[in-house]
Amino acid sequence: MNDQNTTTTPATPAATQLPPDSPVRARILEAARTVRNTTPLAQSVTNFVTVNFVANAQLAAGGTAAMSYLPDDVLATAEICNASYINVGTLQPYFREAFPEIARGFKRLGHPWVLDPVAAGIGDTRTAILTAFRDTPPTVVRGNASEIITLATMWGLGAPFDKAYDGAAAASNADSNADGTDGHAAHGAAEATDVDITANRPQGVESVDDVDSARDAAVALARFIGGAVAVSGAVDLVTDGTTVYRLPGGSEYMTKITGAGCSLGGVVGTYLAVADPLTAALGASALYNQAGSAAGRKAHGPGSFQVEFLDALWATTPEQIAAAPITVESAR
Ligand SMILES: Nc1ncnc2c1ncn2[C@@H]1O[C@H](COP(=O)(O)OP(=O)(O)OP(=O)(O)O)[C@@H](O)[C@H]1O
Ligand SMILES: Cc1ncsc1CCO
Ligand SMILES: [Mg+2]
Repeated sequence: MNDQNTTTTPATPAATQLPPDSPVRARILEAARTVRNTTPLAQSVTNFVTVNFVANAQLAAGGTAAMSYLPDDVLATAEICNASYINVGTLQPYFREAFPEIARGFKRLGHPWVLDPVAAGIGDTRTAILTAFRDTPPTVVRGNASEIITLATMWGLGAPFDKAYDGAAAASNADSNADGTDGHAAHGAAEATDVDITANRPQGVESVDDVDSARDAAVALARFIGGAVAVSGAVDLVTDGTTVYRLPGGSEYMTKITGAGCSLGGVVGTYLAVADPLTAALGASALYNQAGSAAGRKAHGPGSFQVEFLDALWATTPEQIAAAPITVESAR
C-alpha cells in the first residue's frame, strides 16, 4: 500500500553498553567522589510523608539535608547551597503562591533545582503550580513515567505522547523545541488547553505507565529545560535530550516502601550540587540501582529493606556507582 515507506523508523534506536572508559562514567565517578569528600548541602521543599527518608537518604549518600517551606527561608537557604529539590506531593493552600515564588527566586539567583512532579495531573492546585513552573523551569525533572508524560503534556511539548516509542514524533518534538538551552524562553504560552492532561495522570502517586512510554516526553522535557530528565521504574531512563541512558537494577522492594522516588529526587539534588544535570541524574540513579540491588539481596520485607537500603547507600563506593550497568542510545 505504501511502497515509498520501505525505510520505516525502527521501534527503538539501537542501544549499546556504556563502555568502562566512557567520559560519562568518568564524570559520574568524579561527582560521587566529590559528594563523599565535600558533603554538599541540597535543600528540599518536599512532601510530609517522606521528608525524613529524603533527609536520611541524602545523608547516607554523602550529602547533607535542610528542609524548608517558606519562600524567604527557602531563598535564603538557596544562597548557601548549590542545589535544591522541590516535590509537590502534599500540598497546602499557601503552596499555590509559594512554589511559583520560590521557582522565580531560583531563576533570579540562577540556582539549580530538581523537580519531582508527584501526582501530576491531579487537582487544580497542583496543575496550577506545575503549569507555572514552565516559565521558571527546573534544571532536572525526576519522576515516574506517568508524571513525566503528564508534565510534558501540561507544558504543551508535543502531546499526545504515543504509548510506544515513535521516532518521528520525537523528531518533530525536537524541531519545535530545538532553539538551544533556553528553549523555554523562546517557546510561547502552553498550547495545552485542548490537550487532556488527565490521560496519563498517575494513580495517586503510583505510575500507570511503563518507563518506555515516557521516552518521547522525557526527551522533549529535557530539550525544553536544557537540562536532564530521570524517569524511574524497573529500568530507569535518563536523558539530556540528545542521548538516552537506561539503568537497570534496584529492587522490587523499592515499590513497597514510600519515598524511594522522593528520596532519589533528593539525592539527585545532592549530586546536582556538585555536578552538571546529566551527571547528577545518572549518578544518583546509578547509586540507587546499585544500593537497591544490594539491599534487596539482604532484606526480608519492606521494613528491613528500608534499613538495608540506607546502609547500602552509605556503603556503595564511587567506583561501584560509576561501574553500574548503563546502556546508551541516541535520542534522535
Ligand atoms: N520494579 C522495580 N525494580 C527495581 N527497582 C525499581 C522498581 N521500581 C522502581 N524501582 C526503583 O525505585 C526507585 C524509585 O522509583 P519509583 O518509580 O518507584 O518512584 P516513585 O513512583 O516516584 O516513588 P515514590 O513516589 O513512592 O517515592 C528508583 O531508583 C527505581 O529505579
Ligand atoms: C504517599 C504519598 N502521598 C503524597 S506524597 C507521597 C509520597 C510518595 O510519593
Ligand atoms: Mg514519586
